[in-house]
Amino acid sequence: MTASYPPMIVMGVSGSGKSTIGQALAAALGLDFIDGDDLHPRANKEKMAGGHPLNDEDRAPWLEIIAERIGAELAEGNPIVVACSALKRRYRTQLISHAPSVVFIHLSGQRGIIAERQSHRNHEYMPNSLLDSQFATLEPLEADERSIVVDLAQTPDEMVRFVKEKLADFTVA
Ligand SMILES: Nc1ncnc2c1ncn2[C@@H]1O[C@H](COP(=O)(O)OP(=O)(O)O)[C@@H](O)[C@H]1O
Ligand SMILES: O=C(O)[C@H](O)[C@@H](O)[C@H](O)[C@H](O)COP(=O)(O)O
Repeated sequence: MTASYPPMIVMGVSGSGKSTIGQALAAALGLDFIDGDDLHPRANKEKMAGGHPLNDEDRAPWLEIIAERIGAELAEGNPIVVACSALKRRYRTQLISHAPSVVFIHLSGQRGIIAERQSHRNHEYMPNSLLDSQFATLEPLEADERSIVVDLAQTPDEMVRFVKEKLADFTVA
């Protein structure tokens, strides 16, 4: 029998490992992966590249694109794994508006570990200087949100294994 999974949003601040872990998780589960970074309107990318953090108005249309995509894929029987920062509670409410069964997977950990990893990567548009504003904006998951918190200090393999175990606790849409 093929296992069924809920849609998943791998969330966290810039550099927390969303793209890396999201891809690995999707591959391990046999699901499609979408990187929210690729769905930003051009103006958002330009703003971040210029060293300015996005505000609520900037993020709203981007979040809607992602929410609609998750819902459309699920309606086709295709739960997907999406990488998206999902920093505020209200963003997460918008993100699950087309698919309430979404499970958030928060890659959580110390700023120092993330800053060190960021120093070794080249991002298309995101400067490392925005990490502080990402942490300042982040609202932790609340008890009523369908979610798994993962320690980002682990290796990708360890993180994927942990999530796979925890997923057994969640119902599917
Ligand atoms: N668990 C991990 N252990 C070591 N390095 C990691 C881990 N997860 C991600 N990285 C590295 O950290 C950097 C940021 O990861 P990335 O997936 O781009 O994060 P995000 O998508 O959240 O911005 C990349 O260079 C990536 O290779
Ligand atoms: O909501 C935001 O402020 C952005 O989405 C931001 O959180 C995201 O991190 C950028 O798209 C950079 O991409 P990385 O997350 O891959 O660094």
